[in-house]
Amino acid sequence: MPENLFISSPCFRNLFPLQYACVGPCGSAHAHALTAFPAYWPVWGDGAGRAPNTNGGWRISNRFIVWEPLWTEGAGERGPSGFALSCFSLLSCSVFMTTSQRLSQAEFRRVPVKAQARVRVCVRLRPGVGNGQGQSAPCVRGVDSHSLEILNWRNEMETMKYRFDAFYGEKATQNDIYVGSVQPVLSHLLEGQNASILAYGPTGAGKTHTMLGSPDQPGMIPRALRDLLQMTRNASGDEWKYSISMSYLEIYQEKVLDLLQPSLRDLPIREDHNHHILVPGLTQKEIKSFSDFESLFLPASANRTVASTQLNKRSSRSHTVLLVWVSQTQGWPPYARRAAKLCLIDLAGSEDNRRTGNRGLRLKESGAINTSLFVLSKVVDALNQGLPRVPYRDSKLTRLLQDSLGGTAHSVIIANIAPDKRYYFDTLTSLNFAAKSKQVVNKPFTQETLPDQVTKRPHADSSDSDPEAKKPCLEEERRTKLPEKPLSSLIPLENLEPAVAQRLLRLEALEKEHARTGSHGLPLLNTPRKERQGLVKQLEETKLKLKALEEKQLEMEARAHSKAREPALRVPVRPRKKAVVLPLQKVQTPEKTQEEDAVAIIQQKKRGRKKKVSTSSCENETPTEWEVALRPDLLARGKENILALLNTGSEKDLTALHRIGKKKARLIVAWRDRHGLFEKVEDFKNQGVSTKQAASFIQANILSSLGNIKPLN
Ligand SMILES: Nc1ncnc2c1ncn2[C@@H]1O[C@H](COP(=O)(O)OP(=O)(O)OP(=O)(O)O)[C@@H](O)[C@H]1O
Repeated sequence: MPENLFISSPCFRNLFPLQYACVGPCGSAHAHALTAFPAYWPVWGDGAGRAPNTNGGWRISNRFIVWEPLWTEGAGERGPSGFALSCFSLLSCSVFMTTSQRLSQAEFRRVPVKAQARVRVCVRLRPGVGNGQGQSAPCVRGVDSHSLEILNWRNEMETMKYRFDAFYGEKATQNDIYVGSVQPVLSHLLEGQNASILAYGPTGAGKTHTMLGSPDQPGMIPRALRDLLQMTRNASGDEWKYSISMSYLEIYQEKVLDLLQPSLRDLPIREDHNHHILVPGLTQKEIKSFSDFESLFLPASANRTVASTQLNKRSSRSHTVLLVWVSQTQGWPPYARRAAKLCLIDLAGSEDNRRTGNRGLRLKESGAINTSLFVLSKVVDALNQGLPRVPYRDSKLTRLLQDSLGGTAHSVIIANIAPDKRYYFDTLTSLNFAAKSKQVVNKPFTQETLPDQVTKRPHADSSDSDPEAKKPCLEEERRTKLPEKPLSSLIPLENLEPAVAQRLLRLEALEKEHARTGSHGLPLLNTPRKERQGLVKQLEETKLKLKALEEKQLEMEARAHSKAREPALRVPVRPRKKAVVLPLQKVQTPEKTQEEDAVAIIQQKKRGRKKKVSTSSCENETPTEWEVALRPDLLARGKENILALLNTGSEKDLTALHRIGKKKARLIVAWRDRHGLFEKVEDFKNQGVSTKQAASFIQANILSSLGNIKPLN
């Protein structure tokens, strides 16, 4: 019978989201759901959501078709009927996955196939603590080395069964867990591949005990370090030289603190253009021996933030992460370098504050812990559902774990649970998290660089290829398609190019300065990549628009400039018409107005060309070559006016005429007194001037004598 059938009751569906109802049973090769199944469903279904099989039924949800068998305690495991099994065998060629997962698989075929490594999940049940008095009855018990069962809270006559990669019961020792689940992944570090060991579970369930342990029961961390040092020592030879270094940090209330150097608080988490997650400024120390490790690790562990709660006397108030770097350098050309990272993570436990009795600071810490664990759960959901956005950035913890879940590491989750009934719902939540984490698939590869910093294509890891792994990580795939550079997580500053490290630190300082001055400018580095790209694009567009506007402005200015110069050269200025108000009697006279007179045309014959000129320009010209052509009536009237002035004007009036100065005016008056009045204007030549001069005099005064024109000087 399928080994994973575990759902005991229909009530179970109320405890689990639909899509996880089959996570446990379907996480392995027994993937039973059929995406194409709806077409066939009416044949087997009874219309009420159950197959014609009393032991279980196919259930259809929005996304999945799930085989949901019944299984009750005491009744033994009952698998589906022969009918259902035959249906299953007919349909088992389909793989349990969502449409998007199918699509991603199709895309995946277009790129070189890389090995996948499903996240390994094991569960450790700690022994009941206390002397038995006041100790509540256990609600969970192991079934075999892979399975456990927990009471159904709705019906205590039923239990729910979970199956994992490994189950360690109350009697399991630290060594059992280490040898069974942790040690196997260490060998990947020597191949240049990342690994992560993560302890998860409710507060007081034994995470710290598992990871750190005690002097007489050392946990996973000291055991892993001891072995790793030994392994690198053994492997070091002519071909590869190994070195190990470590960093140790905690995430306390969404702040990254350096446990090796406690003065460094609130370190930033960054991602470089190769998607490496960095913690600039994090201390990294080389360790050559286990005593080196102890001398660093033990005092640093004392820096962890712990406090007493009602559920745990020494409760971790932070997530702690020990980073161990395994670097290797090739002993001969091309002198390749490999860098692998081991993350050993002791998460803070989820806390139900009705039971922890937390107040004040403890409550605040608890809020931060629960929030980050909730984001962790969302990350796993997003990975399982193949969502385009995995919310790694929603908490510092998930940002750091980006590599461990859906990333490039060989990951092991140790879910710690407690047997006590008072932990029941915490245990259930942890088991659900563990069950859904089983579906997450990572894509480990060897990170190798050549001395010229050219990163080689990652090598597929065939040794760990998992035939059961069904779901490639979408985000990871996208990355592997683009650059040839591998993913990694935390890279300490020391390992970076000095220029890059300096730049990061400068940006960091700049951002801090922004925060200090309360500037509302855009955050430089915390902006998510997509938004940042959008902003950069917007900025580029704005720059282009600005440039276009500037060019237009310059063009318009140039045009305006040339226009300002043009009129003097080309466009003749037309004299503005003056509004002239004449006295009534003048209007009544038949004389033409000044305006009419001003339209007199003076033709200048010069080099055979005719030109219209204004009267004023005529005045200033030498009249020698001029021929004045006026309407005869105007000419006659002009002459009359000049004659009248010559005969009646005083000396002063005469000087108003052109070419008549004081001396000439005096002569005219004297001539008049002596000879009487001028008979015609041409008699002006009697004043001792030549005929030409007399004509010139007339010509000069004829226009001004018409109407109310003042003579021009
Ligand atoms: N397998 C075990 N065997 C014996 N004692 C254990 C075991 N697991 C846990 N304990 C004990 O249970 C208590 C709580 O364990 P621990 O501090 O490791 O819990 P935790 O999950 O880390 O809690 P928190 O999240 O609050 O830090 C400790 O006293 C520890 O010694």
